[in-house]
Amino acid sequence: MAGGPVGPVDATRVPRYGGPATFARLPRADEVTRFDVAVLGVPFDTGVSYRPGARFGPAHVRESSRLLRPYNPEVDAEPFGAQQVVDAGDVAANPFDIAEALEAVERHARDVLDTGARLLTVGGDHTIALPLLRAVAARHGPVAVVHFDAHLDTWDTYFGAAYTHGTPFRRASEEGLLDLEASMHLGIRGPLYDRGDLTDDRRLGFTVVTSPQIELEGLAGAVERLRRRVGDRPVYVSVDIDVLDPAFAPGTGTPEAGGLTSRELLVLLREFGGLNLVSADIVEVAPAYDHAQITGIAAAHVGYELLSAMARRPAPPALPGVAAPARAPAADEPVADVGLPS
Ligand SMILES: N=C(N)NCCCC(=O)O
Ligand SMILES: [Zn+2]
Ligand SMILES: [Zn+2]
Repeated sequence: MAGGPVGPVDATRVPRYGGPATFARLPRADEVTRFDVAVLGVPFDTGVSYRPGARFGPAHVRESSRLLRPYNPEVDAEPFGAQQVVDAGDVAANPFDIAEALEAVERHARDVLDTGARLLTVGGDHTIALPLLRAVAARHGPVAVVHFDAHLDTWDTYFGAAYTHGTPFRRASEEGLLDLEASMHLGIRGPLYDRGDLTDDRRLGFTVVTSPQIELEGLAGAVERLRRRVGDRPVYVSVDIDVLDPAFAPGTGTPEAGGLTSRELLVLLREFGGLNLVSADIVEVAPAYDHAQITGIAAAHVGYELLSAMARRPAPPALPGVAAPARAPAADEPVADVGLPS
């Protein structure tokens, strides 16, 4: 782009509490000619098993991201200067039809990935990880999934329903979207339904680093396990904000005591600058239970670290034979409130 990437509105000239709340006050997708990373909202929570409200997550995380600054000293990165990041608006996901909503998410994700850009998706409940992984695997093949969560999310069904926020990674494994040698959960804790949940989870391709393990072995131990498990394979990161302790993320639908601090999570995410990160999501922010934007701000910083990681290393190319031409959304397709550039 001539003159380099268009960054956030300059907070030294325009007060940061004014103007539209795009993520980090970045330009919208239709305000630039090309982009490297799209922040895409998915206001959808029809897949939840307990407290609803994650449909308001994208707007809350955007509003909570106004204070982010251009330079990340922890990793010496300029997440908005080294690459063009845009806010691509929200997917119009049908709240009454989960299958249709998941199709819409996959379609929008493919539209972004087909341009060669990476995705940082902001949910929405965890159900949306499935269509996102379908889109990512269509481009990169089966990927290592590094999943930060209190919950395994590899359960089978809820009330007979297969597509819920507790089941996306079982479906993804069944559909062949995961690298079974390289996927893992971090931050898992709390009561399960049955011992078999853990054996199922292993069979589906995951290893587990629990929250108490991170406390006992320290972050260095978790980092070591992460590096060993993932290596240089294409990796997709899914962050359920409930991986944080409710003290650090009260605004979520299925909170569990004994979680990570936001400091611990941010340290772990800084590792991905050295890994082969293909795309990422942040899910389960439910603002109705938030206070003082605690959860929203944590999620905004999670996004900032993931964008910083992307800035440090370019996106891997599509698998040979996979690169599809960019497709314009059909004229009658309900699209994000700000469109992708044509
Ligand atoms: N993905 C999240 N946040 N929670 C899943 C919990 C499913 C359950 O109610 O057992
Ligand atoms: Zn969870
Ligand atoms: Zn989850």
